[in-house]
Formats: sequence, C-alpha cells, structure tokens
Amino acid sequence: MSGKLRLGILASGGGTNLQAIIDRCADGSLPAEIAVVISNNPDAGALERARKAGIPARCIDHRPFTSREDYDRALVAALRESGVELVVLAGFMRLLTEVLLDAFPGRIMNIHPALLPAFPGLHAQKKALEYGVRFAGCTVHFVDNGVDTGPIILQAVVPVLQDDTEETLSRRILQQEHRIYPRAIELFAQGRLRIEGRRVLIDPPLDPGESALVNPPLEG
Ligand SMILES: Nc1nc2c(c(=O)[nH]1)N[C@@H](CN(C=O)c1ccc(C(=O)N[C@@H](CCC(=O)O)C(=O)O)cc1)CN2
Ligand SMILES: NCC(=O)N[C@@H]1O[C@H](COP(=O)([O-])[O-])[C@@H](O)[C@H]1O
Repeated sequence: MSGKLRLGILASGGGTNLQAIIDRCADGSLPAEIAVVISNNPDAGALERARKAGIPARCIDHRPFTSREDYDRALVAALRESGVELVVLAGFMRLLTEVLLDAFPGRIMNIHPALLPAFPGLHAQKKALEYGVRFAGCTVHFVDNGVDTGPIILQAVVPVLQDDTEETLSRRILQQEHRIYPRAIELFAQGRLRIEGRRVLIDPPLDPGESALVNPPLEG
C-alpha cells in the first residue's frame, strides 16, 4: 500500500468530476489514489476516462438486481475488495441505502450542482434557473440516508446571468465543482474534517485566502 487515501469513485455519466480527481492525483497535489471506478451505466464516459488513466474500472449495472439493498451489497463487496477508504460519488445517479451507508460511515461524499439545501435531487440547475435565483453553485457533502441532506463540507457560488440556459449555467457550476471536490477530498485525506451534528468543522479552519480559493471571485 502507498499510504495514500484509497478512493472508490461511483459515477453514472461523463466523468468530468472524476477527471478532475484523476488529474489532481496524477500531479501529486491530492494525497490520494483511485483504487477503483464503478458505474451503474455500461455506457458511462467515466469508465472510459478511468481505463485511459489505467485505473480499474467496473460496471455494476443496477438493473438486474431485485432490490436497492442487493445492489448496494454488490457495491460494498467491490469497494471492499479494492480496499477503498473513502467513497466518492461523482455524478452517481442512484440513491444509496443503509447497506452502503453503514459499510462506510462518515466516509461517503457527494457533489451536488446547487447550493444545498436549495434544489436537492435531480435537475438542480434547471430548478435554480426556473426559480429565478441570482446566484447558484455547488456543494460537497457527506452522504446520509436523505437525498442531499448530509453535512456540508464545501460550497462554491456562481452568478446566474440573464441569458443563461441550463447548459451555460451547468457549465459554469461544473468549473467550480472541479475545484471544490478535489479540495474536499484533500481536506479529508489530511484528517482536517470533523462532523459535529449537522456541521462539518475544518481543523485548522480555512484561512480567508484559502476560503477564497473554494469561493473564487465571481466570474461570467
Ligand atoms: N442516500 C443517498 N444517496 C445518494 C445521495 C444522497 O444524498 N443520499 N446523493 C445522490 C446524488 N444525487 C444528487 O446529488 C441524486 C442522484 C439520483 C437521484 C435519483 O432520484 N435517482 C433515481 C434514478 C434516476 C436515474 O436513474 O436517472 C433513483 O435512484 O431511483 C437523486 C439524487 C446519490 N445517491
Ligand atoms: N444529483 C446529482 C447530480 O446532479 N450530480 C451532478 O452530475 C454531474 C456529473 O457530471 P460529471 O459526470 O461530468 O462529473 C455534476 O454536475 C454533478 O454535480
């Protein structure tokens, strides 16, 4: 073992968040290694990104399983087989059950493309646009048995522009996702995150400059 935090990435889509984590691990700025990438979607671009990076990639399709719990048992077995220490949901489109939550207590993170608790669930960017918010953003949180209700680790804010579409807003949010997700994983790897009730405390706290990093100057 390299001594680095072993990540298990669960992804259902194109995998740009996965790619950001791959890149940060590869350049040495994130003290972690990706032990396995698992998708429920055989066509997920994330699987191809993993394979190109020489990372073990598996499809565990949820459709053949008769229950969510049985599916999660298969995920737990695969994650444990790879020695995963932190489960990272990167656009994973299945709700986790207690089976997986109990197997990795306090060790499952998710990225959500909204400023939680606003706009949980699917199509968050569209919901924000239709609501008429002036600011949107993204949230990294620990996963619990609710939907996007877990303790919040980091957030980043972006402006919503008058002529935004779901696509332009999603793209702007995604740029910040790729910044704060690796940062949140780094803080976990450094042992700097502590959950106290609903709050996640960072020890030592992010200094103003560092906080600016995860809440960058607003741009178009
Ligand atoms: N127990 C939890 N599981 C998951 C969470 C969570 O907070 N708690 N976060 C999600 C990610 N997510 C939003 O960030 C999300 C993903 C998927 C769904 C959902 O309703 N999925 C449907 C299937 C949708 C599809 O296949 O297109 C389902 O599971 O039936 C809601 C929120 C990851 N899991
Ligand atoms: N509710 C979960 C959710 O909407 N997650 C979102 O899916 C996208 C995955 O993109 P990626 O595959 O390019 O990382 C990301 O925008 C992520 O926040």
